Amino acid sequence: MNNKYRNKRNNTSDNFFIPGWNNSLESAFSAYKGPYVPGRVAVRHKTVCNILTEKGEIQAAVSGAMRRVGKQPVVGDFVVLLDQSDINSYTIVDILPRTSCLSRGSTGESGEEQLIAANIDTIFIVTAVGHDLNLRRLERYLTIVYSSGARPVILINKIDLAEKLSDDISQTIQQIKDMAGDVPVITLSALSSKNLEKLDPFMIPDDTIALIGSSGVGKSTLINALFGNEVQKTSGVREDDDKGKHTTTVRQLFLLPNGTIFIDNPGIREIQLGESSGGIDRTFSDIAELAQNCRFKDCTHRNEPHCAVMKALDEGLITQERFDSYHKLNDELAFQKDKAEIGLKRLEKKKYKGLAQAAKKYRKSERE
Ligand SMILES: Nc1nc2c(ncn2[C@@H]2O[C@H](COP(=O)(O)OP(=O)(O)OP(=O)(O)O)[C@@H](O)[C@H]2O)c(=O)[nH]1
Ligand SMILES: [Zn+2]
Repeated sequence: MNNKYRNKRNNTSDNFFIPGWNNSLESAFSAYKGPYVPGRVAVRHKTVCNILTEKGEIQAAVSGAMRRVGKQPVVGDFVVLLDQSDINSYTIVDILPRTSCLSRGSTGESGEEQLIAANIDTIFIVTAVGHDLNLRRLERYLTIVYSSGARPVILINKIDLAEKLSDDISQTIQQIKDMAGDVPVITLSALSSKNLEKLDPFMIPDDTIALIGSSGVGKSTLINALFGNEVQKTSGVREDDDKGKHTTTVRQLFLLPNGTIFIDNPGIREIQLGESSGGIDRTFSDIAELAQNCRFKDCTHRNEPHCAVMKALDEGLITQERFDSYHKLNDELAFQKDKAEIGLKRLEKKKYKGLAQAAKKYRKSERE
């Protein structure tokens, strides 16, 4: 069932639909009987979300029950809303199953991993000719994308700066292609629109795309080039913020005319390596494969005897840089995991302290 069909079924205006809605979401949603409607989170504020529904864009808060179990919707989520539009109120009561989940390493005190966005099909990892062109950085981003469940595509932007590709740059691009394996690597210029059409195969209607990459590599320029206008600048909408003041917010989920959906927000732009290690083995599939021949199942490939990875390093089958990068990312993940555990323990302690204080208060009130 496509969006259009859904609109017709619900006999609502053709202008409003839920970007990315599909059959499996429809069947997940069919479990809800009663005054419920589906929607997709376009912007997440502190206490409310902007949600695209078949009735247009609405704002809704998360239900108390969801908050108590720590369920928090993020941009891109498909949600179930309790529709009380007669009193001008919508409440998010559930999140429909996610197909992918982009998260960043813990930054909060609790040490828990923070979700940033959900249901992204393809992630453009954007880098640019110049100082950003770096294999190690790309391995990092690939690890993040693989652990999110989205499909990675590497874009090397600002190729106009290297019209006559120096040997250095061609060599680096070749190294990136070798490293990337099956991942498409596309060189382009967002500024001059060169090779922009090479992105066409990824612009699939109803698919959701996000861009990650360092500051200044040209993510906004690329989005503007694809949309043919300054979408990020012009689509700001004025609305009430949580404190009831008027602020200008920038749209974070927007659509190409063919129905491809883009998600762009600060959280995605500032992404760091998360704690999921699944992505490392896919980014370093060569090392993962070699590791199967290590003598010890739990070989750390540092100083164990009969380590196939160190042997490959000695034989020059993998470079020292890649070997070091692999260890560095693993160490970082281990560090973040430790931090998360310490954070959780601290949180437990805090909860316990709260309970102990409450008990003390209670005993005191009993005595009085
Ligand atoms: N020469 C050249 N310059 C480009 C190209 N794409 C972007 N730029 C320039 O690079 C600068 C940064 O581009 P942005 O699009 O703002 O970069 P960004 O990745 O969105 O940066 P953040 O918003 O900080 O994440 C701008 O001055 C752009 O004009 C390109 O293909 N070629
Ligand atoms: Zn080993």
